[in-house]
Amino acid sequence: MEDTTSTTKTKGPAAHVALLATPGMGHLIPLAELAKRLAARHGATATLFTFASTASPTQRAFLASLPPAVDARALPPVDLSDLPPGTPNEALMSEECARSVPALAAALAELRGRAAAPLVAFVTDLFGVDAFVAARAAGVGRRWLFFPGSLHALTLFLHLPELAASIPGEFRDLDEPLRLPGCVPIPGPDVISPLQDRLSPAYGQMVRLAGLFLDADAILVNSFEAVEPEVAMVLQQPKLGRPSVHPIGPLILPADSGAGDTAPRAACLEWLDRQPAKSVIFVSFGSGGALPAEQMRELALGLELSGQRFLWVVRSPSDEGSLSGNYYDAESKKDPFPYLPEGFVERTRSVGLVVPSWAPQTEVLAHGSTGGFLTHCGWNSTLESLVHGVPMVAWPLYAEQRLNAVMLAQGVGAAVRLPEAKDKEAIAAAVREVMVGEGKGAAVWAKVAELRKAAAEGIRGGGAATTALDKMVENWAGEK
Ligand SMILES: O=c1ccn([C@@H]2O[C@H](COP(=O)(O)OP(=O)(O)O[C@H]3O[C@H](CO)[C@@H](O)[C@H](O)[C@H]3O)[C@@H](O)[C@H]2O)c(=O)[nH]1
Repeated sequence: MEDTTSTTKTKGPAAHVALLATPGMGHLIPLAELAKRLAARHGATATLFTFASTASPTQRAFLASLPPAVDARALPPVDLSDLPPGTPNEALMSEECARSVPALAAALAELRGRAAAPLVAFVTDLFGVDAFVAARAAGVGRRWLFFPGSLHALTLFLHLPELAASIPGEFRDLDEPLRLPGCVPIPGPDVISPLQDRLSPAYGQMVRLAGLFLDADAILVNSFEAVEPEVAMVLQQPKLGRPSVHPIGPLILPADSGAGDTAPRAACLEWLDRQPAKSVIFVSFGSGGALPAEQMRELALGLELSGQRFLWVVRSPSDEGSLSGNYYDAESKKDPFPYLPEGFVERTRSVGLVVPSWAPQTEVLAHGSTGGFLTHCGWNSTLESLVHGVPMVAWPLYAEQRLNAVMLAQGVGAAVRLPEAKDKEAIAAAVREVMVGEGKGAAVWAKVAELRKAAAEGIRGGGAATTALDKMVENWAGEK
C-alpha cells in the first residue's frame, strides 16, 4: 500500500516524544510505527522505552531496525520474584510497569534536560498507564494513551469500572450479550479473557488500569472508521469526563521494513514465490499464541483435509510447558515438530510449509500467493490482514481476541469464525469457505476488498487517520 504520510508536514522547531511499550511484539510494533510516523511526517525525534525482561531475539532484531530518529532504550529490570508462579501475563505486565515508574520518571526528567528538542508528549499502551504519573512528575505536557486494539475493546475498557460494579457474577455466565454503545452485541464468554475470573489478579488489574485511562489527555486508537463505523461515531463525540478518542489506524509494520528478520524468512517467502496466486492460507497465532496438543493435531488434519495450500507458523503446544500468550516464559518453548501428527509433514510436503515459531507476517500477507489467514484475531494481525486484503478464518485464543472475532464475523463480516468444537471437519470447512469462496466466503472477500480500500484512503495525506494525527500535533511547534 502506498504510504503518502511519510512526507514531512510540520516545519519549525522539532519536538521530542517519549513512548513506553509494554511487553509483547503486539504492543511494541504499533507503538514503534507511531514513533516512526511522528518522525517521518512531523519531524519529531523519539525515545522508545521497553522492558528488558521480555526482550526476545525477535524484539532485539526489530529494535535494531528502527530509524535513527527513534532511539530504543530498555528500562532497568525490576524484581517481580515476589509474584506467585502462574501470575497471569496481564498482571505481570502492569505490575512491571508500575514498579518501573521511578526509573521512568528519572529517565524522562533527564530527557527533558538533555534532548535537543522539547519533550512534548509521553505515550504508552493500555498496560503502561501507571506511567502517566512519571510523565506528570517529569512535567511532560501531553500524556496520551495509545490503545493498540479495536474501538470495541476500548469501549469495553471505558465501561469496565461500571460493569465490574454492576454485574454480580462472571461475564461468561451472562444470560444476555453485553450491549455497549455502538458495539456489536458481545456474548458473555466473548468478553476479554482476563475478565472471566473475578478472583484472578488479572481481573483487578484490568479494572484498575481501565480507571487510569481517564488520566490520559487523549486516546489514540489503532483502528479506522470503516471497520467499526457505529462505535467510531459514538467515541468521536466529545464526552465530559473522558479523554477525547482519535482513530489513527491502521498503523502496521510495512511489508518491506525488513524488521523481525529470522532464519526462515527467505525460505518461506521463496516457497510462497513458487505457489499460484491467492492459493495459500497463512496460519499463525500472533507473537505468543499456541494451541493445546489436541487442537494442534486437529488443525494439522483439518488443513490436510481442506485440500488447500498452507503456510503454518507452528509452536509447541500450550499444555506442554509453554503458556499461550505469556511473554515471560519464552525460554520454555520446545521444538514443535514432534507434536504434529505422524507423517503430516511428509504427506503435505507438496502443498504445505510448516515453519517453527516466527515468520515475517506482513511480508507473507502482502505476498500475491497468500489468499487467506487463519488467525487468533490479535488486533495487529487483523489490521495487517485488512490492509493487504486477506480474508480471515477466526480462531481466537485469549486477551480480547474473542471480542475481535465477534466483531469481525458477526459485525463487519470480514472473517468466518470457527465453531467452539474445532474438529478437523469444521476447520477444513472454514478454510474452504475463505479460500474457495464456499458458504459465506464470497461475501467475506467482498467486504475485505472494501476495507482494504478504506484503510488505504485513511492513511493517505488528507485521509481520516492522517488528519487525526496531524491535529494532535498541530500546536507542538515552538513549545518548550
Ligand atoms: O510469526 C509471527 C508472529 C507475529 N508477528 C507479528 O507480531 C504481531 C502480533 O500482534 P497481534 O496480532 O496483535 O497478536 P499478539 O502478539 O497476540 O498481540 C497482543 O496485543 C494485541 C494488541 O493489543 C492484542 O490485540 C492481542 O490480543 C494480544 O495478544 C503482528 O504485528 C505480526 O505481524 C510476526 O511478524 N510473525
